Amino acid sequence: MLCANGIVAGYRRNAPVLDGVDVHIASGETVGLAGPSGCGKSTLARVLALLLPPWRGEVSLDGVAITRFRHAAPAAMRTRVGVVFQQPRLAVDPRFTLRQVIAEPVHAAGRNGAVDRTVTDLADRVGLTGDLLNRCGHEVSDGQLQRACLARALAPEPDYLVCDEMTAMVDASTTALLVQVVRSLISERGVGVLAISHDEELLDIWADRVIRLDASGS
Ligand SMILES: Nc1ncnc2c1ncn2[C@@H]1O[C@H](COP(=O)(O)OP(=O)(O)OP(=O)(O)O)[C@@H](O)[C@H]1O
Repeated sequence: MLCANGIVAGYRRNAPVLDGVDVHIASGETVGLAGPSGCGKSTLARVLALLLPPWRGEVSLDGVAITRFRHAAPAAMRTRVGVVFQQPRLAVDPRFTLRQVIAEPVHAAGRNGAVDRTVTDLADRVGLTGDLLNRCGHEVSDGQLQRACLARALAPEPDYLVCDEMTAMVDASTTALLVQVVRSLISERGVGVLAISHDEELLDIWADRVIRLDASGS
């Protein structure tokens, strides 16, 4: 279970964006997160992905508090929560080939012997075929780059995945493919998912249940 309990977080002193937020995601469950623009959905994604330490409250994984480690949480814990952001162009170096983008966490995990096969398997899973893997980020479409970002997030085999407006910049067919890839992980490995979107129709289809933040971040 990935749990956020009583999260208070923000960017400016005395102006919390999140003010006492609780979210619980079980293995194999997809929780949708909706709410008006600016209510703090992406902020909660950053807290859950250990990118932003909360001012108060705790994130725990299977009962083990992981926020107390701050940025120094052991890699084995950090890599259990994968994240895909809204804007793939802000998430990758445009000079990297898609192969390099996907391979980076495989190298980081020290699995150098299996890089080629792992990258090919992940690329197949998200529908990126040979030629595309050798193109740089600036030579592919937003949808193709987002597929690479999802493949990269899956490379460490996370137990939980935070999809922060993952489909906001892509067309309907890529949306369907990305959601299908995430769903297949749930049935194969029981991954738990937080699906953040302003598209409530999509969340109704995608998520098992939907929670809503209000404008005051609670
Ligand atoms: N890095 C930052 N520094 C300062 N303020 C920030 C930062 N990121 C977000 N904010 C502010 O925090 C508030 C919540 O932003 P956040 O991106 O979490 O909302 P959101 O619900 O994801 O919005 P949207 O649906 O528009 O993406 C906003 O007022 C935003 O301006």
